Amino acid sequence: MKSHVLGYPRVGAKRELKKAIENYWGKNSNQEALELIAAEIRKQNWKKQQNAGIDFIPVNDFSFYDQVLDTTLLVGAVPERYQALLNNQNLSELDVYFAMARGLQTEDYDITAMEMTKWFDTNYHYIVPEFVKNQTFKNLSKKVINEYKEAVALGINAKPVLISPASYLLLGKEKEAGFDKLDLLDGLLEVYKQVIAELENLGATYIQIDEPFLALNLKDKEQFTIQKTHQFLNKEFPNLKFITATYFDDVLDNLELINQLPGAVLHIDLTRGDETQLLKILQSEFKNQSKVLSLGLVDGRNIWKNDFTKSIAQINKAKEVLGTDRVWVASSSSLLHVPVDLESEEKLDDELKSWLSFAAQKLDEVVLLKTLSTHPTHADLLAFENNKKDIQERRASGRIHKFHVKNRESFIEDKDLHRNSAFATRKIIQTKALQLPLYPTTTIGSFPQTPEVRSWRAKHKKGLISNQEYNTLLEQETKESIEFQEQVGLDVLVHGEFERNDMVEYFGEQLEGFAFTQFGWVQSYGTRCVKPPIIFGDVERLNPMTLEWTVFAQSLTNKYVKGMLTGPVTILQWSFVRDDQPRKTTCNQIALAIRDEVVDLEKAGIKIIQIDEPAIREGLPLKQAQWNDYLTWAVNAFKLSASGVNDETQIHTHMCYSEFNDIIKAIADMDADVITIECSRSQMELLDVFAEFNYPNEIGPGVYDIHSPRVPSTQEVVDLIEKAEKYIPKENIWINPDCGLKTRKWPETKKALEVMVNATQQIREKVEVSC
Ligand SMILES: CN1c2c(nc(N)[nH]c2=O)NC[C@@H]1CNc1ccc(C(=O)N[C@@H](CCC(=O)N[C@@H](CCC(=O)N[C@@H](CCC(=O)O)C(=O)O)C(=O)O)C(=O)O)cc1
Ligand SMILES: N[C@@H](CCS)C(=O)O
Ligand SMILES: [Zn+2]
Repeated sequence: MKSHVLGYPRVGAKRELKKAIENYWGKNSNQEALELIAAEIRKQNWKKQQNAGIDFIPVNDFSFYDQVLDTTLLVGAVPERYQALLNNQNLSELDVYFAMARGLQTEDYDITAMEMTKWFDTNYHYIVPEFVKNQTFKNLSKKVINEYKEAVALGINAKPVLISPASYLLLGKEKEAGFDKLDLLDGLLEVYKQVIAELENLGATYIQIDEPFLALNLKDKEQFTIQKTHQFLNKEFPNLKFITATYFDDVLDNLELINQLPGAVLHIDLTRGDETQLLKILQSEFKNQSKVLSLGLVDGRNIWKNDFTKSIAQINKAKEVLGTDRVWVASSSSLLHVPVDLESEEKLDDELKSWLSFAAQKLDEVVLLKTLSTHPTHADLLAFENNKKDIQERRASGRIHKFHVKNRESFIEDKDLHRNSAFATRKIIQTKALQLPLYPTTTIGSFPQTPEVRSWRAKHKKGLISNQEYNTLLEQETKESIEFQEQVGLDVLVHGEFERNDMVEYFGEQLEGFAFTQFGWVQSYGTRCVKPPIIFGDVERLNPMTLEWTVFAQSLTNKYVKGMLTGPVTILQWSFVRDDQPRKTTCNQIALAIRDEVVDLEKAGIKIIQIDEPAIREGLPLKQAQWNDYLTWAVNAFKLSASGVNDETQIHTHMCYSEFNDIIKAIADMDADVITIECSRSQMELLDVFAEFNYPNEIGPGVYDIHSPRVPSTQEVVDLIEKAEKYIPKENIWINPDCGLKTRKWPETKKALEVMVNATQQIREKVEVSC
């Protein structure tokens, strides 16, 4: 029996990599300094795993931005618009890599970034490969080779990790019509052959080939592509042992295919999907083969301590059928999605800590599960006893269960999920009550989180400034933002969210049943990280969470200030969620807390309230058969949070990073009076489905991209609004940016909003003339 993990977090325990990369971007350091820090992080990660006793240690799981973008460089799939950069002597391969991730705007270049999208159902984002009809591949980057050599030189039993050619193609996008990306496989396989041959020459024995699509529903051609990939690799390299790694769901839909695949090891995720997965694999043809089964028992997506009793029972089942040598113990997926080290946390109490396990602790769990299933020492057995005790104590803890919260959740009725009147009636009432102009202008909520604002919060947290000083500074910032919004001429204002560290963590910090960490950083995209709160118990709102700031902002202006809340599904999706009750129940508890906040905002005179749900699509299960069930409870949770108010109160929702084609009915069922969406990059094409569906409620299609500092021209925005008018009746159109402005700087924000308001004014004038 062997142990391994599929990947390890690369941000560093204190986000050292983030800081080093941002210093490099800011020209405060050079590539050599950045490479040194990166090498040190890799070394520490490998040594940590080696010291823990992990048998096969992943290499090439490190990345300066994203592992899919690394693969794009590996196979030389650099889109045409960056080709000139590769020939520029002043730019290194790393600079081109960062340009692909972030775009490049200098005196000489103005090149857009590659698209970024969600990595399956996680909060991690990858850079989408772009393919053209005459796409060619050639090995460009030596990253995996160099990192393999580096690991071997440090005495590490290195297991190179590569994204499978099949999954790589499936993750990408055809950028022109007339071909099928899967037909590019042969060319790609040749590059992999060259790279893997080099790894074999250097002494690699096991190679992990990530094939996450095996956990999804696959079409015939997709299955064929996967099959061809593995047949090719195993035929070309008969002496190498390939680990086919799947994760994030069960593989039962593809079991027949899996059993036909060659390879030394199959890795499955046993923390997600159908609970009968293991049994079904053990009963299948798999048992008659010689392949090893790697059991993904230690959760790579959540932070709860592993229940050893349960895991050992599963290991024993596998051992009974396959024998000890054909069973490995592993993390369910890469540990990229969990924080680095629980030991760094100084403020979590001991009881809570005894329930948790971060990446470093998960290494010990993997190793312990192996030793407990083979030759346990006295210390191992003692650790097992402690584990049983911790699991038992968590189950029984009085901190988790609140009868009145459970009771309230269990009495949710259908009437709680509906506004008093249908949208058509509400629209008449709200139009009369709010008296907004045609094409009302607004923003999505956050204004720039400047280094000063963040530093005030840091000082406040450290006790270096008092509550009063901190609040005064934030009040001043809010006041300036209201003044700016009035002066630029926006119709519906926001307070700016300056008091929030993150749109989820902020709520987690104020709700009962949540815990939050000091250093629990998880990479979201590039150098951007989040600290997902931990939902450990029944969720309850003891006090209003946003009321003071909203009411304060409203007191500064006669215009409407939108109340700004994060929705229940997004709070659930972007937190570490308790595993002892259905997600639906936890989501409803959060929805009730948000509902109370919505009602309090209304009582305090706030007329427009936005409940952000950017993660509703991301929460879709990977298998389509489960979509309906999820969408029903997710939409109901949103409606529960939104329906406690009178018809006059206008409820907005906001979604970014979403495609709506296959979920438009659910979006309409949410019945928000106004939905604002990210639209500018798709040049309003996202609206197609809203038009086709005859979406009845109001829509604010984003009219400029907030992910770039670029200020749009007035004409560009006018053109986009006119395009939107082709899809939506003008009485239903709102004008707003794609998303919040927290990652932007003030100068570009001010200019862009000025442009947005001017463009709207031009459109209004045209309408007046035509009337
Ligand atoms: C909309 N998005 C979000 C997602 N998930 C969320 N949970 N939140 C989101 O907003 N998923 C999809 C997208 C992803 N987008 C983003 C966008 C931006 C960020 C981001 O900017 N992250 C920041 C961290 C934000 C934060 O929590 N800041 C804290 C300060 C933390 C800090 O720097 N502390 C210092 C200590 C300072 C000191 O002591 O001097 C430290 O720890 O070293 C705050 O404002 O208080 C980032 O920096 O990455 C993320 C996702
Ligand atoms: N209200 C949030 C939504 C982000 S998706 C913001 O403006 O940042
Ligand atoms: Zn957004």
